[in-house]
Amino acid sequence: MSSTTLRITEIFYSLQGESLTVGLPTLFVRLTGCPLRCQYCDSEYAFHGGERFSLEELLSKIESYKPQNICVTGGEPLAQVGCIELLDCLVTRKYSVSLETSGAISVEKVPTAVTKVMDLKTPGSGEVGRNLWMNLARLTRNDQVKFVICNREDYEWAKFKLDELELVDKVGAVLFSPSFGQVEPRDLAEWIIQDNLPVRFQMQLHKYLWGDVPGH
Ligand SMILES: C[S@@+](CC[C@H](N)C(=O)[O-])C[C@H]1O[C@@H](n2cnc3c(N)ncnc32)[C@H](O)[C@@H]1O
Ligand SMILES: Nc1nc2[nH]cc(C(=O)O)c2c(=O)[nH]1
Ligand code: SF4
Ligand SMILES: [Mg+2]
Repeated sequence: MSSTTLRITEIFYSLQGESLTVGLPTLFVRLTGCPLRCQYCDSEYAFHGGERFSLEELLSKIESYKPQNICVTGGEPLAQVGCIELLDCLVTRKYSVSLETSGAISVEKVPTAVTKVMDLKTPGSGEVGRNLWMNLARLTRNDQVKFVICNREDYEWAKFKLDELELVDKVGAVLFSPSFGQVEPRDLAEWIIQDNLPVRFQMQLHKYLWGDVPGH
C-alpha cells in the first residue's frame, strides 16, 4: 500500500486533441494545481480545488475505463510529487502513457516509456522565464516539443529556438500550435510553409469538435 495521494480536477474519456497521437481515444487524467500563469491557459479551472484520491483509488478508477491510451495533464502534473509514482504505475500496467508538461519542472524522474509532450513557453505566454532549459537534455525521440504561438514574434522566437536547440534531431516531433483565438491558424500555417520549417502544424482538435469546454 502506498501513502501517496493526488489531487485530481477531472478524469474524462475523449479523443486526443493534441500531439502525435491526435485522434486516438484517450483517457485524460487532469492533476490539480500549476505554478505558472500562461495568459492563454484554457485549464484555469484546474488551478484550485479538485478531489483527493489515494494512488490505489485513482488506479482503480482509471482501470474501470479500460483505456489503451492515457494522457496525464493538468494544471502542471509534475507540480505534485505523487505524479512520478502514478506514471511508474501506469507504465507497469502497460498503458500507453503521455505526459503534458510545461517544462518548468524537472522531468528527470519521469519513466522513459512515458511520452513527454513538453511545451516550451514562448514570450507571448508570459511565462518564458520559467523554461527549465536543462530539461531538454532529458528528451529523446519518444518525446515531443510544442510551441504555442500567440503572435508573429512568438513564431520568430520558436523558429530561432528550433535551430539553436537542434530540436528536429532530438525529439520525435516539433509541434507549432496556434494559441486558440489569438493567432489566425491560417497565418501560422502560411508562415510555416513560407519558411519550409520541418515542424508539424497542429490545432487542438477537441475545440473544433466540442468547443473550449472542460471535460473534452
Ligand atoms: C493545459 S496545459 C497542461 C499541461 C502543462 N501545464 C503545459 O502547459 O504543458 C496542456 C497544453 O494545452 C496548451 N494550451 C493551453 N491553453 C491553450 C490555448 N489557449 N491554445 C492552445 N494551446 C493551449 C498548453 O500550452 C499545453 O501545451
Ligand atoms: N481532447 C483533449 N485532448 C487534449 N490533449 C491535451 C489536453 C490537455 O489539456 O493537456 C487535452 C484536452 O484537454 N482535451
Ligand atoms: S503551464 Fe499549462 S496549466 Fe499552467 S498556466 Fe500554463 S498552460 Fe495552464
Ligand atoms: Mg486541454
